[in-house]
This record gives sequence, structure tokens and C-alpha cells, in this order.
Amino acid sequence: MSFFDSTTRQHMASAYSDGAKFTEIIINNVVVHGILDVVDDALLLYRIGRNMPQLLLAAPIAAWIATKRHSLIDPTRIMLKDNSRESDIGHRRTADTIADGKQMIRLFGVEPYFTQHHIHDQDEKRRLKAPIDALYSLSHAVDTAVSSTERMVITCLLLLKAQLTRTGITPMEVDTYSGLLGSLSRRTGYIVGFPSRLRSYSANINLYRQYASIDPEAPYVVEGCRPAPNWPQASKIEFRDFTLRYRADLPPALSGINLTINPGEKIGIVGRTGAGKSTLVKSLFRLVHGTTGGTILVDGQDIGAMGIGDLRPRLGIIPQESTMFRGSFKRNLDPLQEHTVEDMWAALIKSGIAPKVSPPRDRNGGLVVDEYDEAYEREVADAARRWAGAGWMKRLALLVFTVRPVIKVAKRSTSLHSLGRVAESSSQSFSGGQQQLFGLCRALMRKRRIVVLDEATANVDLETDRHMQQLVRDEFGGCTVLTIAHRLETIMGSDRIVVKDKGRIAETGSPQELIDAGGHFAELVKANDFGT
Ligand SMILES: Nc1ncnc2c1ncn2[C@@H]1O[C@H](COP(=O)(O)OP(=O)(O)OP(=O)(O)O)[C@@H](O)[C@H]1O
Repeated sequence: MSFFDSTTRQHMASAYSDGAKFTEIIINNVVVHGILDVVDDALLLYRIGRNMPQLLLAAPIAAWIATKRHSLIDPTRIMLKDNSRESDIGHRRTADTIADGKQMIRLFGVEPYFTQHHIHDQDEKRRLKAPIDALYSLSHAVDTAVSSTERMVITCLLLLKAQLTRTGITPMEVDTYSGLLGSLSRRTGYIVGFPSRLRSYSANINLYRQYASIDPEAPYVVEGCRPAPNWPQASKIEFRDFTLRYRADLPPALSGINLTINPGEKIGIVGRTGAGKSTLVKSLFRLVHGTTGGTILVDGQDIGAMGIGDLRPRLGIIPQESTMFRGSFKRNLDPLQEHTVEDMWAALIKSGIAPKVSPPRDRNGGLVVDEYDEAYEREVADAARRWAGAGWMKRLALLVFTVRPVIKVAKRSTSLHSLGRVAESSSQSFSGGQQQLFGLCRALMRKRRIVVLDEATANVDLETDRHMQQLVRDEFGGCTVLTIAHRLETIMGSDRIVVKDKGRIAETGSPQELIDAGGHFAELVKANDFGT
């Protein structure tokens, strides 16, 4: 987590792909091309030696020019590129902050500060880009000057030869020999400049290696410590002296947690911001890569000992922000393709996403699903390719047989009455509340014995919140449900409330017991002006 805290996603993605690219370039250049180049160079020298040995005299001069060119231009260019990469990282970090925090930026009216910051980053980027571009132009100009000089030297040599041997001179001869000399000097330049290029690549590769050697998560499966296929059955959760720190140098986010949640119990978790509510449920999924103490038992089995592949899929979660994929409703509802279309429609209707009407059926009575997804996109791309390369007869046939059905599918896909409807991405197609309803749908279909609602109704209105809570009570009747909520009404119907404070459990009991006790919870109720 500390790595993700200090490294932006874009930086990671670009550094990782650059690293991968340069590693490939080096393997390609050194191992494959290196060997081929030696053979190629030997053949080139042989051809020059046979046809015009005096040209070999030009080789040291070409090498000298290439060395000079590289020593003059390359170090500066590499330095500028390194600086530009650094400034690019800073720029992306600011862009990330602005994109993630736009609401807060507006709320606090600090747009001028971030605009200024952004402009400064842009200026810095341009400031470094201009000399880099100039250096590219300079090296291009040097190359052109060198090749023109080479052409001139060759022409002079050929003229001299023609004069001495009293033979003619053809333009082809000039082209062939200047081509040979050009290859010779380019090759020399390439070899001379290789160490400096290698230095620049190696910076990326080091970063790549650094990223590649980050500690992985816990093992997916631990043989010898695998739970039964139907685990957890009863769904009893026990936190025993559980402690968690995000990093060794940070104070504990959870400390001395001793809590037993009985099978089928509905638990509401409340507490001030930063009290450790989310961390408590994250630790149930083993999502925190920190240092822990104590144990968490589910149905008597230590979850810390088993593989995460055996743990996480057995628990259900409706998160605050459900991940939405680009693709159809169907793909979003069931990314792992585990459920039937009937299940999906049932969940959509129960959650209230789909209108409460009977789902559309085809002529045979089957539920309608349009496989829009990649298959559809491939079909369109395919049709476009075929269209571009076809004559008018073929185009006519394509119109009838390919394009029309594709358009039909596209039209049908835009209706809500189809699981093939396309979700562009989370932010574009759905509101925060709708995304939460999608999360609920997924949980309804998966039906796990332990379900966690982490601020799952934070973005929906009070009425939808009530509907969701009722649905959870109905659908997860015998299951253990942990609900984190800031809105007290969301957890008032719980069997028991756990009040968290500064990483500890401050109090537990039924809502009424806690209100009567007059502790933290009673204060929260009073502060929220919430009567029972
Ligand atoms: N990735 C992280 N790295 C370091 N510390 C973290 C990280 N995530 C959370 N914390 C710290 O752990 C503590 C508990 O955070 P947690 O998110 O569990 O609180 P919370 O009660 O869920 O808060 P909220 O109501 O705002 O969601 C906080 O002090 C927080 O700063």
C-alpha cells in the first residue's frame, strides 16, 4: 500500500511498459541484432574493399565524425530526457490529484491554486521539450550535412578514378558508393552511440526490475490448509487480540480487537472518520499488506493461514464504489460468467435497476441477452475492414449480410431491456448510486454466507437505502452481515452495533442498549438528532 500511496497509476503503467519495451530493445539489439550486425558489417567491408578499396580510408574519418556527433549531442539529450521524464511524473501526479479530487477542489474554491500548479507543470514540460526538439533537429541537420559531404567526397573520388582510368562515370555508381559509405558511417555511429543509449535504457530497466520485485500478495492457495468446499457454513467470525498496522512505522489502525460475531448476526459498525471501520472489514478479506498480530477465525478456521484464493471468493462485499467494466450489463453483472440470465434479471429487478416489468423475451420465450461486448466490437471492426477492401458488388453483399445485423444489434443494445446494454465506464454511464445498486446485484447473485456492506448505501437516497437494507434482510436472512455506515438509520435495524474509536472497539450492544448506556453511540445518535 505504501508503494501505491507514493506511486501514481499512470507513472507505474508507463514506467513498467517503458521498462518492458527497453528490456526487449536491449535483448533484441544486443543478442539478435548484435550478431547479425557483425556479419553485416563484415560483408559491407568486403564489398567496399573489393569494389573501391580507397573508400576504406574514409572509414576512420566516418568513425571520427560519428564519435564527435554522439559526444556532442547525446549526453545533453539523455540528460534532458531524464529531466523531462521526472517532470512528466510530477505532471501526471498533479493531473491525478486534480482528477480524483475535483469535487473537493471546487468545494474549497481552490481552483486557482491547482490551475497555477497545472500551468507551471505544462510550462516545465514545454521548457524541456523545446531543447529536446532542437537537439533532434540539430542531429538531423548534422546527419544531412554528413551524408551530403559523403556524397560529395564519393563523387570527387569517382571523378578522379574516371579521369585516371579514362572511363566514364554513371549516376548509379555515385549512388551505390555513397550508399555504401553512408551505411558505413551510420553503422559506426550506431556502434559509437550504443553505450550512451544503453545507459539511458538501463534507468528504465532498473525501475522495471524494482517494480517487478515488489513483494507479491499472500499465496493464492495454501495446500494443507484449504477450507472445506462449503466453508463457511455457520459463518461465525472471531477476532482474537487482532492488531494491524498499515506500515511498521505507522501507529496501529486496529488494536486489541476482540469480537465474536455469531452465525447469522447482523452487525452495524459505526465510528468517526478514521476510527478503523473499513480496516476491520479489509482485514477480513486480507486486503491490507501490513503487519498484523492475533488471529481472525471464521467457523473456527484461521483465515491468516489459508490462501487468499480460498478466502476472498467465499465472502461477499458490497463496496462503496463498485468497479464497472467497459462492456455489457451482462459482463458487468457477472464478469466471471457464473450465473444464468434468469439470475441476472432477478437481481436487476429486485435491486430496482431494471424497471419492475417482465424482462424481454425472444420468440422462443428465452430471456433476451445481447452479446454486445468484444464479440460485437470485433464484428464491427471486421465488417469495416472487409468494407474497405471490397468492390461495389461485395459491398452490396456486405450491406445485406453483415452491416445490417450489426446495426440492428447496436440499436437493440441501447435499450435498457437488454443485458447487452453497454456500460462505457463507471463515471460515464452510471451515477454513484447506480454503481452501488450494481454492487448489490452482484452480491445478490453470489449469495455468500458472510456479506459486508462497506458504506454500500452512502450514495443513494434515503428511500433507496431503506429498500436496499430491507432487501439485504430478506435475501441474506440466515447470513452474517456486517454493515459499515455513517448514516445511523442504515444500521439501526442491526442485531448489534460495534462502535469503533481510534482503532479500538469502544462499545458493543444492541442499538437500544447502547443508547441507554449513554456512551459513544448515544452521543452519535444525539449528534445526528436521531430518535428511536
Ligand atoms: N493505505 C493506508 N495506509 C496507511 N494508513 C491508512 C491506509 N488506509 C487507512 N489508513 C489509516 O488507518 C486508519 C483507519 O482508517 P479506516 O479507513 O479504516 O477508517 P474508517 O473508520 O473506515 O474511516 P471512514 O469513515 O473515513 O471511511 C486511519 O487513521 C487511516 O489514516
